[in-house]
Amino acid sequence: MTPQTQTQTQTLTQTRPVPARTPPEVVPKLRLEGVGKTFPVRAKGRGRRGAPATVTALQDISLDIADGEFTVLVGPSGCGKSTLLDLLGGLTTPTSGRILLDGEPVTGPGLDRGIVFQQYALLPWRTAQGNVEFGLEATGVPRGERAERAREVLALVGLTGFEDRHPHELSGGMRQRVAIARSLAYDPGVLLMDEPFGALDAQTRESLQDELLRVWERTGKTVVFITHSIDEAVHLGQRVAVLTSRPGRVKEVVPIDLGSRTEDEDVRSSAAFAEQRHRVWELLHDEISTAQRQEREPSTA
Ligand SMILES: Nc1ncnc2c1ncn2[C@@H]1O[C@H](COP(=O)(O)OP(=O)(O)OP(=O)(O)O)[C@@H](O)[C@H]1O
Repeated sequence: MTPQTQTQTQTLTQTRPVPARTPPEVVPKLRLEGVGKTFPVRAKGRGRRGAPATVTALQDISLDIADGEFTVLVGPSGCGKSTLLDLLGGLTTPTSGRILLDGEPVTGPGLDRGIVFQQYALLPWRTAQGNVEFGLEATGVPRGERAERAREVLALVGLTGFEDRHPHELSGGMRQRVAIARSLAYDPGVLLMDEPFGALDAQTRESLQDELLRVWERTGKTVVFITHSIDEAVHLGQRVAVLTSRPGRVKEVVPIDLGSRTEDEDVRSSAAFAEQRHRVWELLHDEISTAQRQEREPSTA
C-alpha cells in the first residue's frame, strides 16, 4: 500500500459514519389509533338539517397492546365494548382512525385472531373433538394433524377424556372450554374474548378464569377480554382499560399488580385486590350512572 492510499484508507475509516445504535422500536401487537365507529340508525325523521341519524358508539380510542399482554376492557352497558372487539376481529371497519396488528392495518377477519363469544356457538351434531377440528378443516390442515391438534388444545383447556362428548352432554363451563379450544386450534397470536363467562354460574366462572390464566401463561397469547364484572377484570387483567359511557372513550388504563394469579392462594380476598378493585369501581361508577340516564332517553339510546 502506498503512503497515499494508506492515508486515504485511514481517512475513509475515520469519516465513515458510525451506525446509529438506537434501539429498534417495539411494535405493539395491537395498536388502536384514534378509532371511532358510527352507525347509521333508523330514527323518526332525520338528524339535523336532514342528515341521516347516526349513533356514535366509539370515539377516538387510542391504545397499544403489547405482545403477550392480557388486557381487559370494562365499561357500562352500551359503551361500545362489543363494537370494539368486532373492530379488532375485523368483522367491521372503523369510521375513523385505524387498527394495526403487528404494524399492519387490520382489513378483515383472519386466523391470526381467535374470537370467543358469550354464546358457545358449537355445532350440536359434532363431538367436542369434531367441533375443534371443524375450524381447522377450512384451513386445509391434513386430517391426522387436525385430530392431533384438537386433542392437544382440548387437553390445554382440561378436557382430556371428553373428546367424544356432544355439546348437550357437557356442562356450560365445559362447552365454553370447547369454544376456547376451538379458537386456540389454529394457534392465533391474539385471543379476543367477548364476555365469554357471562352466562356461567359464579363458581364455574371463577374456575374458568383460573383455567384461562393458566392457558394464557402456557401459550403466551395476547388476550383482549371484555367483561361487565369488575372482579373478573381485576382478577384477569394485567391492565384494565375503563371505557366511558357512550360514545366509548378510554377513560383510564389501570395497571393491575396482584403477583401470580395462578397460585392456589385466594388472591380475590387480598388487600391488593380490594384496593385495585376499588380504583376500577371509582372510575366506572359515574359512567354507569350516565349510561343508565342514556338508556332512559330513547333518543340517545
Ligand atoms: N349494527 C349496529 N347498528 C346500529 N347501532 C349499533 C350497532 N351495533 C351497536 N350499536 C350501538 O352502538 C352502541 C354500542 O353497542 P355495543 O354492543 O358495542 O355496546 P356494549 O358496551 O358491548 O354493550 P353491552 O355491555 O350491553 O353488551 C349501542 O348504543 C348500540 O345500540
